Amino acid sequence: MIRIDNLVKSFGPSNAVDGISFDVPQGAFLVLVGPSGCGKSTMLRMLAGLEQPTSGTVTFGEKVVSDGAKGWTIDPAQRDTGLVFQSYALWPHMTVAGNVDWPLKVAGMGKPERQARVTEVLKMLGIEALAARYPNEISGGQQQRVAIARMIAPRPSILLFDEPLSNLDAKLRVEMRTELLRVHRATGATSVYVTHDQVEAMTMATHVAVLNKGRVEQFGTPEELVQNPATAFVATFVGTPPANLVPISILPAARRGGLPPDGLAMYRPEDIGVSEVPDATTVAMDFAEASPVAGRTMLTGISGALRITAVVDAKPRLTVGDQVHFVLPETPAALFAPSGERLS
Ligand SMILES: Nc1ncnc2c1ncn2[C@@H]1O[C@H](COP(=O)(O)OP(=O)(O)OP(=O)(O)O)[C@@H](O)[C@H]1O
Repeated sequence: MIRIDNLVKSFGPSNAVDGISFDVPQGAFLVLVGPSGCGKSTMLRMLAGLEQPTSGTVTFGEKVVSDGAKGWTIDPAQRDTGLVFQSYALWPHMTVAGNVDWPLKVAGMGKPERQARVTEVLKMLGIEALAARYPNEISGGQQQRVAIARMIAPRPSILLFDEPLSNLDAKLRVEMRTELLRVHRATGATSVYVTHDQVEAMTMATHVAVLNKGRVEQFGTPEELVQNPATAFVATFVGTPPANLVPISILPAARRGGLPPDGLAMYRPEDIGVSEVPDATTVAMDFAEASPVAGRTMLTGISGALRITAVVDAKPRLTVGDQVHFVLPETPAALFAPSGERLS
């Protein structure tokens, strides 16, 4: 288990991580997700022991590995963690097998045992045929597999990933997601994975922490986040496509009854319809785009800074510049205060 307790990291006057607490069960796959600058990498670096917390503690199992108030942190090499970065950081002068062997050698493992382990992890990642090649003789995707093989070779009980797939093309990224999860399960380790890509988060995680400005907006399973977003930020950040937040002030009168006039109403894209003509339940917007998704059509309208996205069965005959009339369901799926706090 990983326990994060009231963790703070300041750089000068600002807190990159501003009082984060959560527990990650053994064997879980936790994804830290959030926009650029929200503190994801700083969190991961504190877990890896590369950054000293300003205050708060990090505990692995029963052992406190960083304590901000006491000003100490256990060395990265002594924390039983493995780390993979976005840049693969392979040693260019070593072969693939050499790269994977190196941490085992440093750990003082005997040669026959090392050879067996290197072969085993190269096979696990499907790259045993590349053992004698150098990093500049293999593709980006293969280099990422080597970096993962090197990380898991010493059998760390915590695997840390910092945007490991963001340099790969879209197709390879999808394949590597599955691959990474297979490796995670095979090792039985607890993984913490940083990404700004909510799709990656929602497809890979057993647990997700949505970060915003150094704080956790919500911690839960992917299903909990989509079904029951705790804040307006989470509501518009997760889901494919994410939910719509519409100011109640612009709702048609027939949909406004009983709602707080300054609040925000959440509607799921699949609950919104489209009408050819306006009526008392529709909102008119400028048609912006339509794209096919799994046999249905995803349709977006804009009006100033507001966007509404609906997923509908039939593709309406609309061109850019037309008005689109969105039919809103009778009651919103959730209500938020202007501050983003969930009201109901
Ligand atoms: N060494 C540092 N010195 C000063 N400020 C820093 C340092 N490292 C991070 N920060 C600041 O802390 C905040 C959080 O940075 P962090 O890299 O953790 O965000 P992130 O969520 O990982 O962002 P990204 O997705 O863009 O990588 C940012 O405002 C960043 O500028």
